[in-house]
Amino acid sequence: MAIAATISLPITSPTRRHVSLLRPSSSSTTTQCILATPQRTLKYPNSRIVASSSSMSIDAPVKTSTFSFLDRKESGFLHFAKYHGLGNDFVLIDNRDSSEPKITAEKAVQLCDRNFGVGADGVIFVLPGINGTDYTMRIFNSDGSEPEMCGNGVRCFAKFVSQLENLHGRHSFTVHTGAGLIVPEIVEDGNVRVDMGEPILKSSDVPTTLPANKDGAVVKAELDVDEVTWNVTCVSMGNPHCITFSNKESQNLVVDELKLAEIGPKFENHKVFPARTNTEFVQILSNSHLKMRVWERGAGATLACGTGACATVVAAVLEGRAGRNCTVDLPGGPLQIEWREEDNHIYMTGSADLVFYGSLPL
Ligand SMILES: N[C@@H](CCC[C@H](N)C(=O)O)C(=O)O
Repeated sequence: MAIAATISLPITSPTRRHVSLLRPSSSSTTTQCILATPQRTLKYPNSRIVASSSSMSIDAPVKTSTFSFLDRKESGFLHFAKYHGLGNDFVLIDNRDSSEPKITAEKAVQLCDRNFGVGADGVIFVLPGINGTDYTMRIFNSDGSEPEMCGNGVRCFAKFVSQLENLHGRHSFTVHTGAGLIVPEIVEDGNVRVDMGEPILKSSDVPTTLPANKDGAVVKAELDVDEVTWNVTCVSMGNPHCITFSNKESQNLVVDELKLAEIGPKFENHKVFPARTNTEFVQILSNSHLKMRVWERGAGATLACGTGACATVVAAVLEGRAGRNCTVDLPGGPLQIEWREEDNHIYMTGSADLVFYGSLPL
């Protein structure tokens, strides 16, 4: 069976850049890719390069527009776009014609594989809206589990929908998610500002079995992981987060020094988190500036986590470590987070960028 993938990169000039590769796979099937990138300088920017194990040739310029790519409907193929929000990357699938995701969780795991697939932290589906919303968002983590929400993902979702629907200028829409109603808005500079709703603090709803305070929240509770006692605050943004700023050895973590790959899984799978957890390790830089590294449930160390940044600011406020308006620096870049007192909602603002379009046989 032939394996074919077509990937094309949008750029701002009217002529699109493409590199096309034809090479036999290990089972002597064919893989075809069309690749281009707005960041990379290609040697032959307007040419089509065809390469195989035995030959490489350069064709005439290819003029596929982004819209014609998104309009592709050939059956038997999965057309997708890859986006990232601060390096937290996703395969986006136009699923507006059906309420059932076009691919299974198992297929999503294959797509997310960085060596044998497209490579991503998750796969996101744009489904028809329910409960009066414009759209529904569902997501599979790279391990195939399905989380309730994804903050960077919903910014990518908003940019993808804008392209699919050919929307321009400032606009917003309503999105049904496992965490309830989420409202992303594309603002003037192209960033996406998202009304992420209210944080959930009640311990049984996070969920965690850690001891709660008189308000039912877990704030600065002690948790033993890897023979160290950590102080943790637990917040759900629809999905569970465990946030730590300190442990018995350090009152303000130096996050670059942490061995994330060693301790991350121990938090994720700790028995006090019945639904597993995302974990944010946070360093306070000032009252309005935080630095965070994340170990994500179902995805491991990622370059950014939007729900995690929101949960972090809530935790910082609850612990009296920062104000309600913060810049959160993640390995992939900054997010602006506001936990607004008036409506108790959290507002997240950040970028979301297209990487390339692609097609795969189903
Ligand atoms: N990276 C995401 C969160 C994705 C879901 C998470 N791994 C979970 O299982 O809860 C974000 O930006 O919020």
